[in-house]
Amino acid sequence: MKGIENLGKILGLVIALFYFLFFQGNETYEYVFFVLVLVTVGIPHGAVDHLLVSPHLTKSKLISFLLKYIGIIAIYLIAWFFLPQISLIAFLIMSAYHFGQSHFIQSEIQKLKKTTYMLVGGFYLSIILWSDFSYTQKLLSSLINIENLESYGPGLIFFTFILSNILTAYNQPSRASFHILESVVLGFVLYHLPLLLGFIIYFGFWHALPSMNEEYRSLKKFLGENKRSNFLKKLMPFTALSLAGMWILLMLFYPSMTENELILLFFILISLISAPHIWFMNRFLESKKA
Ligand SMILES: CC1=C(/C=C/C(C)=C/C=C/C(C)=C/C=O)C(C)(C)CCC1
Repeated sequence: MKGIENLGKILGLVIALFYFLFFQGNETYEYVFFVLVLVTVGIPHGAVDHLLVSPHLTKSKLISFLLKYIGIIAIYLIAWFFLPQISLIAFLIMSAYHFGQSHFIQSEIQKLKKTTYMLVGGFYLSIILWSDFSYTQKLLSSLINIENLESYGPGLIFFTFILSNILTAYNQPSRASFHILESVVLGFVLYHLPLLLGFIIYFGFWHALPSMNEEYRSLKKFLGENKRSNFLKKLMPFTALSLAGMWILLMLFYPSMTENELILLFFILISLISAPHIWFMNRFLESKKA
């Protein structure tokens, strides 16, 4: 099913191309694709974490999984309340690692694995956040003032670009030119897109879809006859639960918050469900390679 990943990446580039050609500055275009990609691949890719622990979960194992999952969410929620800035930094570090990891789902990194993940994910994340810095700054303004970080962007992007490519080339010499080309082309596209569209294209098609594809590959033998439709059915419950939960919370705060505050709240909610997901996904991906 490598085909679906490539198809997703082409679709991501086509969405970007249409934006550049016909929809520059059109917020409706940005929001429509943000929601579409989030609902179809973004959220679902984290909805079978319980099955990655074990495809045939007993009731007691499911309960213990849920307790751990909810426990991590609860601790992180408390952290957001009392240490919001540290929680934000932790979110960005976890995300860089997690995003970088998904570039190497089907290949192995031998040397400086975690550093490579961090640098690859850090490169794409810094392009996304710094290329539309004034909007990133606005979204974060109720939490932290990042005004004086703007000038660090080009250096950070350059540093992570060079080092991530050196490390990937060192680990995978035969794929070096592919990684360099990908980081130049995708980096260029993300740099010219507005924040939310750049984020969702990268998140959906370079992270969520490849991760979901890997989940499908590893669960395939337990999915009976109609593998694809059974897999989709398995994605449904936790996808619906997460979307409904986020929707209710956003609606609850809607009357008292500005648009930017609601978007930030949305990302904080994403961070809460991402923290346990990143933990379980890391265990799943790394144990598969061991
Ligand atoms: C785009 C964006 C942000 C970062 C979002 C990140 C880092 C999301 C990570 C999601 C993950 C890791 C999902 C897991 O599967 C900020 C800085 C919060 C606010 C400005 C807009």
